[in-house]
Formats: sequence, structure tokens, C-alpha cells
Amino acid sequence: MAAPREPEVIRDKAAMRAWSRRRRAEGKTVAVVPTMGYLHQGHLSLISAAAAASADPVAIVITIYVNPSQFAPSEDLATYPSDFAGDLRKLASTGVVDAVFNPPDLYVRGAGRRGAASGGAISCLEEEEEEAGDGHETWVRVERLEKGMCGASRPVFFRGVATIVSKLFNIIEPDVAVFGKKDYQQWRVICRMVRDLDFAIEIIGSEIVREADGLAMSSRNVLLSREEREKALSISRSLVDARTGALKGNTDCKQIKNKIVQTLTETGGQVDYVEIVEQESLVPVEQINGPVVICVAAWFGKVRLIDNIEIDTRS
Ligand SMILES: Nc1ncnc2c1ncn2[C@@H]1O[C@H](COP(=O)(O)OP(=O)(O)OP(=O)(O)O)[C@@H](O)[C@H]1O
Ligand SMILES: CC(C)(CO)[C@@H](O)C(=O)[O-]
Ligand code: BAL
Repeated sequence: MAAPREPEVIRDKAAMRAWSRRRRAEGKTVAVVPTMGYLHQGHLSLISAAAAASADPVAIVITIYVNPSQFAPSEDLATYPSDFAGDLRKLASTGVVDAVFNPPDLYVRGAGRRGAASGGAISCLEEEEEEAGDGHETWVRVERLEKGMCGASRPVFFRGVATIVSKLFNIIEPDVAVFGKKDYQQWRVICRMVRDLDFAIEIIGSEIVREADGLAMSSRNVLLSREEREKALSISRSLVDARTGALKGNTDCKQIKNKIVQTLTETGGQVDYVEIVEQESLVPVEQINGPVVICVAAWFGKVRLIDNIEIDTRS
């Protein structure tokens, strides 16, 4: 384990790009871990994956930026948890993080929005509706992969994610970027975007880190009441049961999905979706007979949680 070390905090994009270029000139591999902050052990596991990404010395950059454009106006941008000082302490304790990129705002705001709203709790969707001005208007879309699952209930989510990740890639110019498989569809969307747009960046998908009782770690978990958290354990339990069943031959997707929906509903969750899809294409399947992933999103109280489990009945 490395000795604790304070990372450098960089807020300006030109300074970030210059920092990154200096590290590359020193012969280092630059690895980035994009996050929205309120860091937990899941994020720290991505940092470990970044540190192990190359035999060359690795310069690790964590981005902490709550991207307004991936939230629709009805979503939880305003209540998204944050604790920058706590995040810095956790990052320092790893001893391997070199820089934190924490910009105040990464969007050019139109004339009507300049000043007061900059960086605040405002969705770019709202801005588009309110002004047809000179603000940000360029979007990256991964047209098919963004449509189902989380894309169905969060209409601007993947457009916002693909756009901000492209911007971060253009600013930091990393060699490697690490994403968690907890956000499975997001990881696949980024992989496809990188392939299609020829970003010269290796994308690493890192395994889900769970609490001891199985709950997938997530920044939003802090918003759950004790009762909601207890009920939310039904997500990981039902996924593990489905996997165990599938490996024993219960491979009918309709039955598996119905069972998960029933379990989540009976424990007080409100199901957004349960889907069983091919791992890479995210195309829904009717029968499990190859590498698939079961993806779930469900509300417990006011908190929407996602989780998934990969299954390959051939292995
Ligand atoms: N439990 C986890 N295991 C592995 N990776 C994770 C885990 N939780 C988050 N990540 C990854 O960390 C990166 C940053 O995610 P983010 O900052 O949104 O945290 P989060 O815990 O997913 O928050 P949210 O509550 O918004 O879902 C993403 O690539 C995400 O997949
Ligand atoms: C990738 C990301 C940092 C883009 O804002 C975000 O969606 C997240 O934290 O998963
Ligand atoms: N981890 C995904 C970020 C979001 O839910 O907006």
C-alpha cells in the first residue's frame, strides 16, 4: 500500500490539459477515472484498476464533476450528494492519485444564463427550452445503445454522459479510462463511442464493488433511509438467485424477469426495468444460452438504484 499523498487539485481545463501533456512527455501513461464525487470504495477500486493499467508509470487523474446535462429537469441533480473535502481525504489515503480535475462548469452558457446560473443546479435541457441563444449545442449520441433500459426512463442521460466524457477525453487526453460495470449500459455506451469516434483510449470495465450484505455501492445509497436500504437488498438477492437458477437450467427470460419484478415489488420497491440482454450489444434475449447480463433499476423511496449481474451458462 502506497503512503498517503495529496493529489493536485486542478480546476481549469487549459491547466488540466497542460498537466496531462507534461506527464505524457515524462513517459507516463495517463489514466482517468471519471466520477461525480461523494466517493466510496467502488470508486477507489477503479483507481486500483487505473494504477494497474500499464507496466509504465501511470499518472492517475480523478475527475469530480456533477454533469448537469445528464440530468433531466425532473431528476435529482439538486440533491446529488457531495463532500469534496472528504473525497480529497479518501483520494490522498490511496497514495496513488496524482490529480483531481474539479472544474466549476464545463459548458458554455448562453447569454441568458451567463453569471448566476453557471455551474448551478440547472439542466442543459432546461436551457435549450428557455433560450435559442449562443450556449452549448453539440451533443454526442450513441444512437441504439442509448435507447433501452436507463435511456428509456432518463431521456437525456446517455447524451449527457457521452458528451461530457468526450469533453473530458479531449481535455485530459488520457491513454486509459476506467468505468465501473455497476453502470453497465454506461460502460458499453462509452466503449461503443470510443470505437466509433476513434478515441485512442483504452477503456477498462471494472467489477462491481458491494457492501458486505450485497448492496452495490453507490453514492446515492446515502439518501436511503435505514428501512429503504434494508428493502433495497432485494435487488442483489434477486439477481444472485436468478444467476444460480440460470446456471441450474432455469434460462427462460420471461420467467426470470417476472420473478425479479415480483420480489422487488413485494419488498416495497418500484421497478423501473428488469432486462436480460446480450453483454456487448445489449440486445434483449428470450433464453439464456450465452453471455448475458441481467440489469435492474428500481426505486426505493425517492432513490433510484441500478444493479446487474453477468451470467454465462457456457462457462
Ligand atoms: N459499486 C461500484 N463498483 C464499481 N464501480 C462503481 C461502483 N459505483 C460506482 N462505480 C463507478 O464509478 C464511476 C463514477 O460513478 P458515480 O460517481 O456516478 O458514482 P455512483 O456510486 O455510480 O453514483 P450514483 O449514486 O450516481 O449511481 C462510474 O464509472 C461508476 O460505474
Ligand atoms: C461517467 C460520469 C462521470 C459522467 O458524468 C457519470 O455518469 C458517472 O459518474 O458514472
Ligand atoms: N453513475 C451514474 C450517474 C448518474 O446516475 O447520473
